[in-house]
Amino acid sequence: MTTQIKNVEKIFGSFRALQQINLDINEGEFVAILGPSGCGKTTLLRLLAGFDSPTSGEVVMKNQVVADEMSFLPPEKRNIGMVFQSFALWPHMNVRDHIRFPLKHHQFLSEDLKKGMDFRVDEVLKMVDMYHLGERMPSELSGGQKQRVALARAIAPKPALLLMDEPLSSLDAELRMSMRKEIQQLHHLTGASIVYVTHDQSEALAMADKIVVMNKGIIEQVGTPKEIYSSPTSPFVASFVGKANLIQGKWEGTEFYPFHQHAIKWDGTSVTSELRGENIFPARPEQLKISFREGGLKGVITNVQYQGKEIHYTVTIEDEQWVIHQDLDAMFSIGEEVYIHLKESQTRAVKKQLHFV
Ligand SMILES: Nc1ncnc2c1ncn2[C@@H]1O[C@H](COP(=O)(O)OP(=O)(O)OP(=O)(O)O)[C@@H](O)[C@H]1O
Repeated sequence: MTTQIKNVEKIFGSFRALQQINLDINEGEFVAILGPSGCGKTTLLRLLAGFDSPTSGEVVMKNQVVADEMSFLPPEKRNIGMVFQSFALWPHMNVRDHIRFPLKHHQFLSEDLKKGMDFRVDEVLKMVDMYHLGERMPSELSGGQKQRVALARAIAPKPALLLMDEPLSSLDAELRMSMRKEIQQLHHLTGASIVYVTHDQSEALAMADKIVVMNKGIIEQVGTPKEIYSSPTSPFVASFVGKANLIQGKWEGTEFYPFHQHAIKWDGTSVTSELRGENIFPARPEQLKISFREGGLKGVITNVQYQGKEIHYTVTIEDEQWVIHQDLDAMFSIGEEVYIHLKESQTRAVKKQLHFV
């Protein structure tokens, strides 16, 4: 089922929570809505679910307008499943009954599923590895098991569109990583379209086919994880997704002079024209190198964080603070004067201008 969001706006009182949102969710696609707190992710998901209606614009599912300024189809009349951060399990129902419930009440249930409800309950319980715990009550389950039940309940009636609102954020870090894989597997097994709201860029990069980056109620960029990470088209996407240092300077074609320093020239062939237009070079922490070798931008180490396999440095350069990740082969201390270079693969050294290189 293709779902389309066309020119959608949502206004609460005088606050514009969503502006001119246009988005297609294709059949079987895993779409992550990524953005910081308050950017409008949940509001957008609620419009898709039918918990709220747009102020203007329309939501179309399978060629049917399900919401616009005039009409509105409630959640139970949309062929969707939902998974929430809070699990939202019913305390009086055991695991098996949680899965059976939507099978009894979902309006779009196929004839096959209507005839084989018990078979389907067993099938999804096995999919989420909860078959052996079918008789347990929610109070007898761990956080990860509760979220598996919530996932099983959502996929049981085979909805065409699965909406997930930060489904892993109340789990601990290790469990989050393993549940990511389980959600990916469920996506492959069910073939459902998924809209997955998260503020965690690594979750979006790891799982999604398409990432929609939102900021202050607008869509900043839509693209594959690789496009979003490697070719951000706005300073916000570069800093939010790639944690890039937004370095000011002057562009001449595809060459960049950081802080307008003519002795230092960086190759910026991979930088998008949008960022060049803003006189910015987005340098991710791993693209920069700290050394005592002159010829780079001069700075001072102002913070050091040991991370095991690498070290995260904060370097102050002309009143700006850059974050740079280095491996362990060279160590620097707070207060040391250093030089920052773009890594060799990223740059063409300007040998004739820099006699010391
Ligand atoms: N019912 C409402 N009335 C007024 N303002 C609202 C309402 N619902 C949401 N907002 C505002 O709309 C903005 C977007 O909220 P939303 O919950 O969509 O953000 P979010 O990106 O999901 O954030 P988070 O990651 O913190 O959940 C926020 O500024 C919020 O305060």
